[in-house]
Amino acid sequence: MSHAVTICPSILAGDFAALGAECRALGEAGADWIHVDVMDGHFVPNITFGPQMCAALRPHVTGVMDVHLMIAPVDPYIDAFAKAGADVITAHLEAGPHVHRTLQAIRGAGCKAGLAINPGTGIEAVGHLLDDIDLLCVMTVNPGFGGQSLIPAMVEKVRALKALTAGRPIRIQVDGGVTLRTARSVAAAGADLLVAGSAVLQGGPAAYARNIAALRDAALGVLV
Ligand SMILES: O=C(CO)[C@H](O)[C@H](O)COP(=O)(O)O
Ligand SMILES: [Fe+2]
Repeated sequence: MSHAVTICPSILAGDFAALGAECRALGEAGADWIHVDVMDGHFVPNITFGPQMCAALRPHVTGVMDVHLMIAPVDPYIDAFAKAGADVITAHLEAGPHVHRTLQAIRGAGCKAGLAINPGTGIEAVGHLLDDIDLLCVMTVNPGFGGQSLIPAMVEKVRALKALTAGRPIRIQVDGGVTLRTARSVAAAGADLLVAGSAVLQGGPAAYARNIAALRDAALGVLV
C-alpha cells in the first residue's frame, strides 16, 4: 500500500565548501529533515564531519537535524553531537558491544535514538532493542560512500522489520541508493523516511524542490 514518506536529503552529496547554504536551500526546497553523515575513517573507510560542523550547520537547518554516526566508539561523542543540536542521533548496531547502553545514552542526552543496521546484519539482532529506539535505519548500501546502488535484498528486510516493529512508535528509515527507480519499492515495503543524497542534490540548488517532489511522487507510485 502507498503512503506519504518523508525525504531526508543527505548533505554528503552537497558542496562541502558551502554546507550552510546547502542546508538552507534544501529547507526552502521543502526538506523537513537534513541527514548528516558522520564518518570516522575507522568504522567506515571515509572521513566527513564532526560535532563542530553539526553545531555550525544547526542555525541553517530549519527542520530535523538527523545525525547518522558511522563511528566507533560512539559513546564518548554522544553529548557533543547532542549539544551541537542534533534532534536524532543514529548509531550503528555494529559499532560496539554495548549498543543498548548507547541508545539509552542518546535518549538521556535529550535526542531521539536511532539504530542503524548494515546490510549483512540480520533482523533478529534488533529484537531486544525495540523499546529503546525511535528510528530504525536500514542501510540499503554498505556505509561509507554516497552514490552507491541499493542492494535489492534489502527491500525484503525492510518489509520484515516493518512487521517486527508493528504497533510500536518506531519509524523505519532507509539509507543508500534511494532514487526515482528504487523509492517505490522501499516505500511499499514500509519505509517511512527515505534518505537521499545524490538523487536530491543532483543538478544543484535550483533542482532541489523538483527532485524532492519527484522522489515523494515516486514513493507513492505516481509516474514521474
Ligand atoms: O549513510 C550514507 C552512506 O554511508 C548516506 O546517507 C547515503 O549513502 C546517501 O547517499 P546516496 O543517496 O547518494 O546513496
Ligand atoms: Fe547516512
